[in-house]
Amino acid sequence: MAAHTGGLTAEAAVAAVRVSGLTRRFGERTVLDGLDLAIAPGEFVALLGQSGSGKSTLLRALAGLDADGEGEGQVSVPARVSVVFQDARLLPWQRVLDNVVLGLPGDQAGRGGASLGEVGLAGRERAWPNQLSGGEQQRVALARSLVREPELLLADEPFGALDALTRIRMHALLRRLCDRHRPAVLLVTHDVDESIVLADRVLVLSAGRIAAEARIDMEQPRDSADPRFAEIRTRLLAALGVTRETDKS
Ligand SMILES: Nc1ncnc2c1ncn2[C@@H]1O[C@H](COP(=O)(O)OP(=O)(O)OP(=O)(O)O)[C@@H](O)[C@H]1O
Repeated sequence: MAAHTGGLTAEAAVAAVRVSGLTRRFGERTVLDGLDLAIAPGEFVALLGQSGSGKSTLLRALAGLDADGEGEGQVSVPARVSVVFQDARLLPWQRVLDNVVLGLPGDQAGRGGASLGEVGLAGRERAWPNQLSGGEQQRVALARSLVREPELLLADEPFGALDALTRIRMHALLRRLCDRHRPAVLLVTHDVDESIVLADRVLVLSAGRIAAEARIDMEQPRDSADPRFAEIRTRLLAALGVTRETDKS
């Protein structure tokens, strides 16, 4: 297994995340194959890749949640890491505010209300999770992550289960929160447009490595009708193996 180092070493100090030569195998299948990656502090990186390409495997390795696979390599992440998944994973028997501050030391728990305000849920502190919509539950999950002031936010398809309109609102919210709190971000997504809307840099995972990347030098908020957007989309789709010819078949 790779060493999972909480806290930056002097050598990795300029990067929030540094991965070198990361390999992960499940039985005969090599999913990550000598992968290298660095994410700067405050940088928002999106990760695209075909289904089964190993996106979640990489995210789990960064989160220290990968007890199953075999492999080697080095993974260095900051001390404070928060993870958001596709489902909000709230405790149904705890009220919304208690979910947000769960496990926080008493002196930090007072920040929970402000965090809920930041995600637009002021006044819902005493609600139960099942009284919230899916989008609202995901807002609580974001508040729970950000109240911990993470230096690294890992997000695995956090909007994958939401309807299109809610998703657009959540994009704006996530970007605003990240601009304010400045964690390094790794967002796993299937959605090419989502990656271009949100990220400073988009990576494409293929054959176990970062096979392509695009830096998105467009101002926020980004307009998908902008010709630069279309050009980046075409380039990323090509890196994912999707071309007009593929579409026809
Ligand atoms: N714990 C595990 N045991 C066995 N195989 C696994 C395990 N975790 C992942 N895999 C395999 O590793 C490969 C990559 O899985 P992973 O979930 O990382 O892909 P992904 O790119 O996130 O896919 P998707 O976009 O469909 O979520 C898949 O073939 C999967 O079956």
